[in-house]
Amino acid sequence: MTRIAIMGAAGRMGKMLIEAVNGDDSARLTGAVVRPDSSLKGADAGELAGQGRLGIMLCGSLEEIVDDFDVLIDFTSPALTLENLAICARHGKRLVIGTTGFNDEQLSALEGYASSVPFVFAANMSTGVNLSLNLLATAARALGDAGFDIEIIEAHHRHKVDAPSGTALMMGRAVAEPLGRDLKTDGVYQRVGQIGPRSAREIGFSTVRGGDIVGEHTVLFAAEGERIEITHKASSRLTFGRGAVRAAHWLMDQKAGHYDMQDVLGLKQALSDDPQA
Ligand SMILES: NC(=O)C1=CN([C@@H]2O[C@H](COP(=O)(O)OP(=O)(O)OC[C@H]3O[C@@H](n4cnc5c(N)ncnc54)[C@H](OP(=O)(O)O)[C@@H]3O)[C@@H](O)[C@H]2O)C=CC1
Ligand SMILES: O=C(O)C1=N[C@H](C(=O)O)C[C@H](O)C1
Repeated sequence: MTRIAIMGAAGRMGKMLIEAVNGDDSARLTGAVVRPDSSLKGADAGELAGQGRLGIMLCGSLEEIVDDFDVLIDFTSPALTLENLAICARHGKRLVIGTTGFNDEQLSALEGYASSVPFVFAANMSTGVNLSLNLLATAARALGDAGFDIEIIEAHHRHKVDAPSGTALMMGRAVAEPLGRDLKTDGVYQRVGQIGPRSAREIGFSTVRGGDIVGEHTVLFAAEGERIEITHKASSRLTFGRGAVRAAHWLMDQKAGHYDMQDVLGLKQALSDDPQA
């Protein structure tokens, strides 16, 4: 039985994570954390997530419940996730991190915990997106230097605060790496005015925000006369929640290190078996 605590339990993903843990016979919700000043403190986590009473009270601090869980699942904000990594490092806990929007400095701080904390960090916990990374690398290898321009288009709900999405950036790296390109120099995040013709190397990102879109990503390989589009559409956040719970179980057998969802799903092995790789 994996004992799981959820950080940011009142958030869109927080509630989905409570549902995902509750729906998994091998997992048990043993903690749920909201803001220290939240009016929800003391309420039942299951009731908050529409799961009925689970007997787990929402609390305002991770330190309060740190002895009660094996794995913390954290889909919140970069600053809070880094604070939680520090607490988990001190108490020998594992983490599944779904938070996106880290800057370079925050990413290197996160990396610093790889020697002391077993954690899975992935901008997207769905099986489909993680499989598509392999498809994208294969397509990029075949097409990227053969006259195909690469563009990435992502769409999300109106509440999303970071752009481009973590998934779009992850897909960008999946196509850039096999082509020897770097998103720092080849990524184009904005086009406006007299921008001139497109260069062959650039990887363009376009962001759509509106309504309740759960998460849609398309990588477009466009040549003269034809184009290929690889698209993933998430229709329920439960997909991310179930992926995170799967990662939590997997982490129970891992030593300290920074892992991703491709490790959890065994897709790195599949990639290295690819004769094209
Ligand atoms: N990896 C994946 O598969 C997925 C990742 N995500 C990512 O997960 C993150 C959360 O998304 P979402 O659930 O939609 O966002 P929400 O804003 O709905 O949820 C975030 C939660 O974290 C809490 N929180 C944030 N900062 C703090 C803080 N400093 N102290 C205490 N609580 C804090 C918020 O509290 P409050 O409401 O009080 O502000 C909120 O409850 C985003 O980075 C998103 O991109 C989302 C879906 C899938
Ligand atoms: O904020 C979201 O909602 C999502 N964020 C993740 C991202 O930034 O890629 C994953 C998913 O697309 C939903």
